[in-house]
Amino acid sequence: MGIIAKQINEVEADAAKRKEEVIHIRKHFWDDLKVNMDTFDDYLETIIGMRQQAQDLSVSQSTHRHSYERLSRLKRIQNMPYFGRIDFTEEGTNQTEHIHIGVSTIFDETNENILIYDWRAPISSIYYDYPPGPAEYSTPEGRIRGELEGKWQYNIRNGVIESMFDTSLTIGDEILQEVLGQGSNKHMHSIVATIQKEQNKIIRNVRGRLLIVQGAAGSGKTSAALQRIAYFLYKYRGTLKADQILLFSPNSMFSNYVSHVLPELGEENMQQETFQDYLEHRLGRSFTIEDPYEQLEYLLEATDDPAYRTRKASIPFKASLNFFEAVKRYRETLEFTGMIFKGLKFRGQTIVSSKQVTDFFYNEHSSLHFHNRIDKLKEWLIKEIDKTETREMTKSWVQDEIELLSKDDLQKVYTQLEETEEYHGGSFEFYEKENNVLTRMIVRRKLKPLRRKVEDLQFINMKGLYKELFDDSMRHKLWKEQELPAEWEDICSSTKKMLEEGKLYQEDATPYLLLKELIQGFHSNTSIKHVLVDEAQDYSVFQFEFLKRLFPRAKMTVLGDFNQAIFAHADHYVDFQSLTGLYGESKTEYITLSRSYRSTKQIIEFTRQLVPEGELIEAFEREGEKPTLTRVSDHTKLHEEIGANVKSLQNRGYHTIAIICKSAAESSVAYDTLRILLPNLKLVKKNTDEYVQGVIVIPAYLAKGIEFDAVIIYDASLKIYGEESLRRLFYTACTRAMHHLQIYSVGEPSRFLSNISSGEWVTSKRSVK
Ligand SMILES: Nc1ncnc2c1ncn2[C@@H]1O[C@H](COP(=O)(O)OP(=O)(O)OP(=O)(O)O)[C@@H](O)[C@H]1O
Repeated sequence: MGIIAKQINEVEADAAKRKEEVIHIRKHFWDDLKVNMDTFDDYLETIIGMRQQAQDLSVSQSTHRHSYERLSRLKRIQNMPYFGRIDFTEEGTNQTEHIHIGVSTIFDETNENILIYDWRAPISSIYYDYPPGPAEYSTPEGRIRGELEGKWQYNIRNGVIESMFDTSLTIGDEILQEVLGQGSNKHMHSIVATIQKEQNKIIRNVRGRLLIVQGAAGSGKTSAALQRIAYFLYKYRGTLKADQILLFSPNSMFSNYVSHVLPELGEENMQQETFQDYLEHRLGRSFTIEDPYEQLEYLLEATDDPAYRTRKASIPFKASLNFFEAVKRYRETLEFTGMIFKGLKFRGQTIVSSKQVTDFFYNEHSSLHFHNRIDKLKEWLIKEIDKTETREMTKSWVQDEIELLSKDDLQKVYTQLEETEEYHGGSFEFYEKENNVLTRMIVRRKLKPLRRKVEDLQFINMKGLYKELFDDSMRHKLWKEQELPAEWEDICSSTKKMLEEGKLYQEDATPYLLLKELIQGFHSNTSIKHVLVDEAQDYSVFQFEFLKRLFPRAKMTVLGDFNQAIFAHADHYVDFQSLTGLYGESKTEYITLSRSYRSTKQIIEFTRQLVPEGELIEAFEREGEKPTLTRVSDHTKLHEEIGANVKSLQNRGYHTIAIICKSAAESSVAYDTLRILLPNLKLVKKNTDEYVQGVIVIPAYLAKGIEFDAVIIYDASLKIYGEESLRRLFYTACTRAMHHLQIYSVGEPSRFLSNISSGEWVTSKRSVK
């Protein structure tokens, strides 16, 4: 610690000196420069001098930035310079090295020897991967083997070693216990001091093109994803920048929640985006797009009428592999017939009719590939617009418009002509030319929107083409009868109706965009090198196919949990098997995380009974109280109980308490009554940007990915959670609890609770401590 303090003093002095240097150069930039432009040589000398000064300034600025960054790194680690130590004897030597591991590398005063190794350094992997005994790690030069003699973990606070553990068998269960036992915070924290072996595999895996992680709720998927980003930034430093990494997150509150991890590790944040943002960006101008939460809310709250049943059948169907294949087949059939084009019109007159466009597309250049034919078509249409331009210039409407031109426009043209030497104002020739220029300007201006339409391929009637997918004429061409849901006809008519109204259902948005790209050519972003998709169980095959094409140069990491697949398209059993097809088996790696860290052992033993194969989920040994089910007779009692319970939880020191409801509608009703009892209560809505601490009411689907000290399930009655399809939503809600889980039920509890063995929880009729 003394060395770090000393280094801080030195770097502080150096940074101050550099800063002064920069200020000095800026202040006296012109003083030291002789500006003389008399002769060409003087001019050259002045330019060279200026360049020299600018170069000096830039060097000073970069040295200052460097010292400043070093200073912030030293200050950041000053309180906890390292958290682990390994003693390692490399094969072929008999010298045991004592390796301290921390958040960043620290050199000694000579700047030659490493005092503390960065947790991402190759040798540090031994710390996470091996118990004492033979151990090895990879370096760019190959595998290094040796003997791990011992392993320790330190608990250092404010620069003072508070405790130290010999963690020969597992990494710091004691420290992990302590970390996990702490209260939740406004933001997620880094886990580098206690990364577990299976998590380390995810963080350091660089082999495949696609890494798929299936992990139980709370198993550290998001944490592993973020430390993986930090690992990439270390391993590929020099070639990879933070803005070349993109994390797809479920919503902006989640983005905010995870935004502190990388800065805590001394790295810049990656880019974050939601899939919905992307859809809005691409289709938002043509349609009003329903967002995924609106879709879910509709399904959670709508009554069981025919429209609801149609929608419920339509959503999983439109996200299915069958539909995906059908869209691709449909695009192939368009090679030969079926394209729908819009004709071009100018001032009410047809330039090219839609039939002429269709004929050109199918009859001219028919040997070319589909996209080349589209290009040819575009060229032809542009030529037709050129011809129209020439024709229109002689028309009388143009002269009428010239009369109406503003003074500014006329002045612009006049100046333009004056600047061209061959014209001399005042001559007859000049006026003639002036009129020509004005004529062209008017016609071009008027034709500009049409040209843009052609450039943007808007002459392809995309809406019509997508609608055609749902036309009766396509039924036998695209689908085998048994593939279609019973509600197919209703699905077709409701989809067409929405499109006509300029609206896109959430389930149509990606298929629509995919069809558009299959026809018009794919947009791609080649600058992104890594894409990470969190909560991946909520993405359909369409969306993954899309991401693959959108980021052709990127490696992909996909993290999710089937048991938390809450969106309606995941109505049936979901797995990530279909993803293997994206890049092929040889380029795909698959890792499973089965141990859950978020919740106490008692909460996990309870929640894992809510889902199939839950017995595979392991609990981390952290003791707490058993979850409680309290059955109350009515809502008045419910609110009284919750009010009293929240106060008691606050008295016990819990900072984040979430009252989780099934939907936004239920949340808003609960909030309206509960806020009278709990004045500081906050309601979280889908557009809430910041993860708010304190007591909140939140719909289960928005709580996904985040966690709370205590969770109160507002009403787990059979009436609210009656349908089997809500099981995963219910599981997701319960697994948000870190230390305390309290479930209420107004009347008979949901069947989800009936299979849970009585030893795992406490039931009470209406009692709260
Ligand atoms: N190795 C670890 N050391 C310390 N804390 C950990 C570790 N792994 C996970 N955690 C903690 O467990 C909690 C859950 O982690 P995280 O949110 O990453 O899990 P998840 O798998 O993404 O969960 P979910 O699927 O439920 O959203 C977080 O508080 C995280 O800090």
